[in-house]
Amino acid sequence: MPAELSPIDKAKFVAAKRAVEFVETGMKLGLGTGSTAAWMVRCLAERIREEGLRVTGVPTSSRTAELARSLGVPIMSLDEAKWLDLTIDGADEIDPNLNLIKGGGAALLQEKIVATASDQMIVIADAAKEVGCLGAFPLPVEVIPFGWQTTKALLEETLVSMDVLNRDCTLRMNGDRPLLTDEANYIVDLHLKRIGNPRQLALVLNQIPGVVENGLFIDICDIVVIGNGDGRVTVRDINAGSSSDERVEFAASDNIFADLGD
Ligand SMILES: O=C[C@H](O)[C@H](O)[C@H](O)COP(=O)(O)O
Repeated sequence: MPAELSPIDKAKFVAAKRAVEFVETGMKLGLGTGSTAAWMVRCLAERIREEGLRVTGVPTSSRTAELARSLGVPIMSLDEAKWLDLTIDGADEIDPNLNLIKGGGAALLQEKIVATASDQMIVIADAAKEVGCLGAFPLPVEVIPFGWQTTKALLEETLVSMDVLNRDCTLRMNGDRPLLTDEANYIVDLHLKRIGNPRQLALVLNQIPGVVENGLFIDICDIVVIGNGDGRVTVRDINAGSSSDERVEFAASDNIFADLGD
């Protein structure tokens, strides 16, 4: 492990390394998106190289597809795979019921489709992502570009009708243009601060014409692996009702850092 890795990257690395231990040969895997999921792809590539693990991945974004290809992780489309054994992905917030906010990297739509098409979803994260209540992280909502201002106004009206106190909604930008998702849609971020009833909000948001999907993942995540910069990880399984504290070695071959450059 290079000395220059920050504590946060070490935390993401150990969470990813532990989660990849759940992978068995022959599995079809959903490959998440984001900086934590990128560590998972690197750890997976290392097991493929070192142990001859045989797996096929379904990437949840063009970025993850590119990384997987560059590291020699075999990939296929979801339509080819049809159903997956396991998805491993990051998250922006995780509550005590393992409900999530996702989409900080604008990949929530493919991520939700892939995770929902999996027998199991494991979320990997550093400890800062654990919260008592979702909502401090702005909730991403993917909307189609046609009539997006009307959709945004409807979103705001809906939040008023739900008595949500903070309902500031902003279009996510990429420089001076709206950010485009892999599906060529826009993202509206809802700055809610606190989401009292995430289940209800997730259902209501998806009823609004123009909304494609929202970043609330309710009852989708089965296991969370939380990493810390000193190598400690906590594995929490919501179905088994279990939680275990473990330690993961930082050791990895130098190959694992190949795509990071110098
Ligand atoms: O759209 C992006 C995804 O939902 C990411 O998994 C999420 O934003 C977490 O990303 P990171 O691991 O970079 O914090």
